[in-house]
Amino acid sequence: MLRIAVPNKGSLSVPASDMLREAGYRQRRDTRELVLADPDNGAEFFFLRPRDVAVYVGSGTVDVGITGRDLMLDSEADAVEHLPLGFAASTFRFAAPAGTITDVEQIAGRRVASSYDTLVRSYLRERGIEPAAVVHLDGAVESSVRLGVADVIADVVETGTTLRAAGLEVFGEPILRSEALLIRRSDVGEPAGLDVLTRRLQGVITAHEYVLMDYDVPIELVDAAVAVTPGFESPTVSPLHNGESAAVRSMVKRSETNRVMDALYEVGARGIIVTSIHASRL
Ligand SMILES: Nc1ncnc2c1ncn2[C@@H]1O[C@H](COP(=O)(O)OP(=O)(O)OP(=O)(O)O)[C@@H](O)[C@H]1O
Ligand SMILES: O=P(O)(O)OC[C@H]1O[C@H](OP(=O)(O)OP(=O)(O)O)[C@H](O)[C@@H]1O
Ligand SMILES: [Mg+2]
Repeated sequence: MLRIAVPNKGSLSVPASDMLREAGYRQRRDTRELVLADPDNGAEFFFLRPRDVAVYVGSGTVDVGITGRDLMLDSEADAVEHLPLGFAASTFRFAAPAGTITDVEQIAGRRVASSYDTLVRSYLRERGIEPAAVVHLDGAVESSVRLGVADVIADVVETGTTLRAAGLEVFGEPILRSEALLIRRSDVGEPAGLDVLTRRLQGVITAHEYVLMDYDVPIELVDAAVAVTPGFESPTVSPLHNGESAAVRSMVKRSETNRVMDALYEVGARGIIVTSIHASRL
């Protein structure tokens, strides 16, 4: 039975469970459930605090887990990335009141507040920058400067709305780019059943990331059209009954759907139809 840790709260919790459900696994109905067995799929789920997921994985008490790259690195757990999951994308950045600090070097002698203080300490240490203090806060870090416990913050930034509302501005390069990951323990072989979980999750990612595109095109234009939609391996090309055209089916990145349809139309394709992919195994 593969033991899988899943965040029980916070921004990772719902998308992580949704993804597992889409991959065919049972997920809890009640947010107070802590453990859920799914014997039909050879899996057992443990709902844990997002911050603790990497700690359990690193200690070997669960086989794999879903967490953020930032949380995994901050925990310093004995865990490695196994598969990026493509949600909860964010950057982890320094910020300060607009116009006060413009360079990471200027953090020297100043107080930095963060929920990811281990990450911050090691980032500054590697650059030989000595802050006056690194203050650990559990959340709402953006308020710490206004409330006088820090001069600088290091926090998760997605749209920047929270920073702006607090009168803060980012400076320096992002400390890291984070997203949700499936993680496993480092330095041990892959646990039994991880290959199936991985393929299932990859199938969900592909189904979200790609669409199926069908179109008709005159036979002499098939090569030009296929150059626009090369697909993963090679598109399916079937002859139409009229003997003059072919029907083509190919996978296309969802984000490029309209650009590709425009290009196909230009080439001479017609009857272009786009369908969502319900599930996939490549
Ligand atoms: N606005 C956001 N956009 C994208 N990812 C985010 C955002 N906020 C937090 N995350 C990611 O979620 C993870 C943090 O998990 P956590 O449970 O602390 O989320 P949270 O929403 O901050 O929850 P909490 O309410 O407990 O503070 C990190 O990997 C972080 O990068
Ligand atoms: O750039 P934005 O789109 O504004 O998103 C970033 C904010 O989202 C998260 O906060 P959360 O709501 O989890 O509150 P927290 O500070 O209590 O963790 C994160 O900690 C930032 O504060
Ligand atoms: Mg938070």
